[in-house]
Amino acid sequence: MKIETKTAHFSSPLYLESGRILEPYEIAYETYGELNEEKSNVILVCHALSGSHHAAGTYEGDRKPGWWDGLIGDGKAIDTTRYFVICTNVIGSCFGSTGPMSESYPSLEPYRLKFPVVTIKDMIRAQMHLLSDLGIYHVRAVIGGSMGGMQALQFAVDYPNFADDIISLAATYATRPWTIAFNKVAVEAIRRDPRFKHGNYAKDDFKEEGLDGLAVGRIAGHISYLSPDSMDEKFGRNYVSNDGLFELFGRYEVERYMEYNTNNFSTIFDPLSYLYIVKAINTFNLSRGYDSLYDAVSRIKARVHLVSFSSDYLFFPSEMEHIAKMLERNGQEYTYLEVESSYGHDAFLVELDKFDQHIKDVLK
Ligand SMILES: CC(=O)SCCNC(=O)CCNC(=O)[C@H](O)C(C)(C)COP(=O)(O)OP(=O)(O)OC[C@H]1O[C@@H](n2cnc3c(N)ncnc32)[C@H](O)[C@@H]1OP(=O)(O)O
Ligand SMILES: N[C@@H](CCO)C(=O)O
Repeated sequence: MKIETKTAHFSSPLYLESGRILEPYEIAYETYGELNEEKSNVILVCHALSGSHHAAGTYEGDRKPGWWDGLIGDGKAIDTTRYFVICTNVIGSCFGSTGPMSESYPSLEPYRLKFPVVTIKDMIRAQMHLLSDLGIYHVRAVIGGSMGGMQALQFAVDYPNFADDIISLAATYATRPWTIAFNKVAVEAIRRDPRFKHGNYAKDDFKEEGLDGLAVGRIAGHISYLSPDSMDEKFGRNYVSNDGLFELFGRYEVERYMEYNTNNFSTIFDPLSYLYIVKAINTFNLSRGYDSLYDAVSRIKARVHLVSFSSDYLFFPSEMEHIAKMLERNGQEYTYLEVESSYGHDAFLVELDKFDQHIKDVLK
């Protein structure tokens, strides 16, 4: 599969929920498969907090493929022999779309903390502009997990005629204080790190040695993506063989794992983008702008498919069930699947074999 990142430039204003305007702005995206003549075979894939538009295929020289490569490709659940798949990098992120370290106009200086707060609604409005630009006004499906699942639900409510099917995995109808509290660890750790310099760091300050605050904050995040059982299975109480048990900083395997993953992460992800995207997740509330959640949900015309994971401690299955109950009460078309898994929240990225057939069935 040939992969190419494209960037769309917009000189028209993006009106944000906050009342502020983003202008101009760019959206980085990738596509897989072929668009048919009627433009009726489009599937929009939405990424989560730290994801990007690179959802499938492997770049030359890369060790790993895109984050949902197991699901997207020829003959896979999101079959690129049938569908034209689009995945965009959300605004606010750091992988090519306009974000806090992008040049602001007319100064050409990075926005930094002057970047406006963006919301899930803003992220999807930007994607609608891209799709209109491509001459696509209706899609077969929108699918995403975690923050991607929030976007899918927001598409369903804000643009009722846009998609035939909405598939939302490991998400919620409104971010609960439990999740906001996990995010708070990252926010405070980043803000209080002297190398963050109130957002006035240089672009490549963290390429070699990531920001400690982001690495530490990400530990809290990473814990919330796993589960007690998956940690038992992955690490047990194993101790790193060369570390002494009675050395103060000797490590259990789980500690080494957290260090490795979060230190790596802090060299890849921009701290300001992390703050802005976490803010978008925290402010997610499907009912904002409507009379109630019930009012918001009753606008939906698409078939809605909700997938939760039994061990998700970030967005609990009961939260997806709550949406399902509203759809049921309203006589709307929906399916609800709770996948049995011990992995935790990130099962939507890892245990694809547990739900890929379901996605295939939905898209049939
Ligand atoms: C959602 C989106 O849109 S995309 C964002 C996806 N990325 C993330 O979420 C970033 C956080 N990463 C993760 O949560 C996980 O790595 C996942 C979900 C991507 C993959 O999970 P798994 O397939 O279960 O991989 P696992 O967590 O076991 O391994 C991750 C890394 O830790 C390493 N590792 C595993 N065990 C240990 C250990 N005991 N000590 C140190 N390192 C370890 C692995 O070798 C692997 O290294 P690599 O990334 O260099 O290959
Ligand atoms: N682990 C995923 C999901 C978080 O919600 C990410 O970092 O994007």
